Amino acid sequence: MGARRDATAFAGRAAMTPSGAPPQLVWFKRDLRVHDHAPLAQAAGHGPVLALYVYEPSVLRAPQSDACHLGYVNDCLAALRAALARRGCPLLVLEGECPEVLEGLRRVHGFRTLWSHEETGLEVTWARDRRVAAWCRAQGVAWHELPQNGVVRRLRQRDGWARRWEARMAAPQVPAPPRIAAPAGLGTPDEVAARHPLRDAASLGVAGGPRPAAERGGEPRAQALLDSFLHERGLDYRRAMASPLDGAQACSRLSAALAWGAISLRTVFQAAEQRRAELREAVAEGRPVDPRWPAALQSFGARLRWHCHFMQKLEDEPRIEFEPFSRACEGLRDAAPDAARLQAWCAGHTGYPMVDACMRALHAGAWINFRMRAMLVSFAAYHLWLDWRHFAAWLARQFIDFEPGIHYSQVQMQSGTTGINTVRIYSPARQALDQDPDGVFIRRWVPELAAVPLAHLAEPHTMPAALQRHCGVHIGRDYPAPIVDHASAYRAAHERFAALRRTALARAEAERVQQRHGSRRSGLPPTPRPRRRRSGAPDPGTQGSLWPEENPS
Ligand SMILES: Cc1cc2nc3c(=O)[nH]c(=O)nc-3n(C[C@H](O)[C@H](O)[C@H](O)COP(=O)(O)OP(=O)(O)OC[C@H]3O[C@@H](n4cnc5c(N)ncnc54)[C@H](O)[C@@H]3O)c2cc1C
Repeated sequence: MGARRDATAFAGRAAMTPSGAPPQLVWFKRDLRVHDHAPLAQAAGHGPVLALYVYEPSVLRAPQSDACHLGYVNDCLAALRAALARRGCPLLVLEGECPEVLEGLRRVHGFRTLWSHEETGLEVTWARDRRVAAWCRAQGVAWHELPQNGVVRRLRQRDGWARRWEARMAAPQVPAPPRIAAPAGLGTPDEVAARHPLRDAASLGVAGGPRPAAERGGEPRAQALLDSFLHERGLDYRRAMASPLDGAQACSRLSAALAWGAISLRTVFQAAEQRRAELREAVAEGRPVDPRWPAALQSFGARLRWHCHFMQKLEDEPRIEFEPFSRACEGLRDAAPDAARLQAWCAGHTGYPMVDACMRALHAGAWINFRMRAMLVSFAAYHLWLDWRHFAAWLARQFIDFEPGIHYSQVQMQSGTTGINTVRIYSPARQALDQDPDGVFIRRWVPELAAVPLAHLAEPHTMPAALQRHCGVHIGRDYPAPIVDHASAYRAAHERFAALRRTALARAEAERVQQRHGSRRSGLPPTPRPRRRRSGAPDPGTQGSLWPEENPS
């Protein structure tokens, strides 16, 4: 499975036609907005627009799909429908597989031009795109697929990638068309909405139950999140981002909006740059500026670069959905999962309160901060020695912001299978002490431990029997004993990786992976070690050891 190529390359070219000619079909996928949406703007400039979203069974029933994703998408579709309707254009929402849905529309509406964004998705959507491209070729439909972020299709090598990213982010945003003509005979936006209502998970056969605490979607909501982050919530971003409690407020919470395209990365980047410029101006004029703001915005900007940097890996090497980056890591862990361990981890019953609290918080809200995601995966991969393929799809379902390129890259990075990153094994007890020093988070999500004294909350199994009796929490009865011993699991994992690193295949693979995916930063060694803090935990700014804080080229 090589790099993705331009699925549209052979799709044929229909003549650009003035308004009144066959409609231009705009296929919305993970780009559910009207602002900074180049395919929509281009299409609207060429003629009446047939705006389409498709509920695709093969995608919705993929093992990574969850009702929380659909709920978010439906919020976005409702907002998109309203925004298009204000401009005079209905949104068709159909169910079926592409290209069959497209063929049905072509027969009725005779469109000859298809507009969409490029998608860096799972194999299921990439295979679908190949089928659509073949159909376009056969029907003489011109498919214009435009980039929607900093991911570069058909990238030959990583040198210069950062410059391209900067150029794309600096390009002017595409204004939403003020009016969008619709094909004659389609009906009013309200009539079309009544004919094609949004569908819920049960009716579409999508797995997963309701998550009342999950983020709500839609373009206006995304814009509001951006504003509140840049002007209020983000002040303490650098300090708070590692905490599951404070991070929920101080992080931007824009990941779902970016993943489903309710806002463009360029809009976010330019708003952050604008805010940075305002702060610089204030400083220059001698007005008071809290020094935490510039630092926060600098770290935020780095993460926007990481967003595409990680997606680019899946774009370049789609096999990482199924195989380790480093082929030397194949067979490192058992082919069949230890079902009891996997089940305990998924359910939040490992006997490690910080792991269990994070997992249960994730079940409820479909979001948790980066550090805790990394700890969860580290625990599954190192302590429980589970192969990432046994839990990556399940974990994708838990994240409302599931973005395939980031997810698979991160899951592998935190499992040690990239072959180039430092093996980083988080101590759940240390994370509890550092990130939840008052035990508020653990007590909230693991209520069976509410009566455990703070001194023992991170490791309740260390309570003497008399104390267990006194507080009424019996380890092994009311809360599980630790599923594995941290110290010995930690040692065993390090030894296995040290042995692996000494093999010729591991060294050759490290070289190959570095060439293909590593950051480029002249003067730096290929795998800079993360800065360590006193606590032994990596600095929040260096989570991607290959991707230095402010320059993930
Ligand atoms: C195992 C694992 C799986 C992950 N899966 C996803 C995923 O499916 N989708 C996703 O968007 N993020 C994922 N992340 C990265 C990160 O945890 C989330 O982007 C972040 O927690 C989202 O919260 P936020 O929007 O408040 O982030 P902020 O800290 O406000 O960051 C702003 C934006 O930068 C991007 N970003 C931040 N951190 C990272 C990172 N480490 N790598 C790449 N981009 C980043 C995101 O788009 C994010 O919305 C994963 C991390 C791990 C360890």
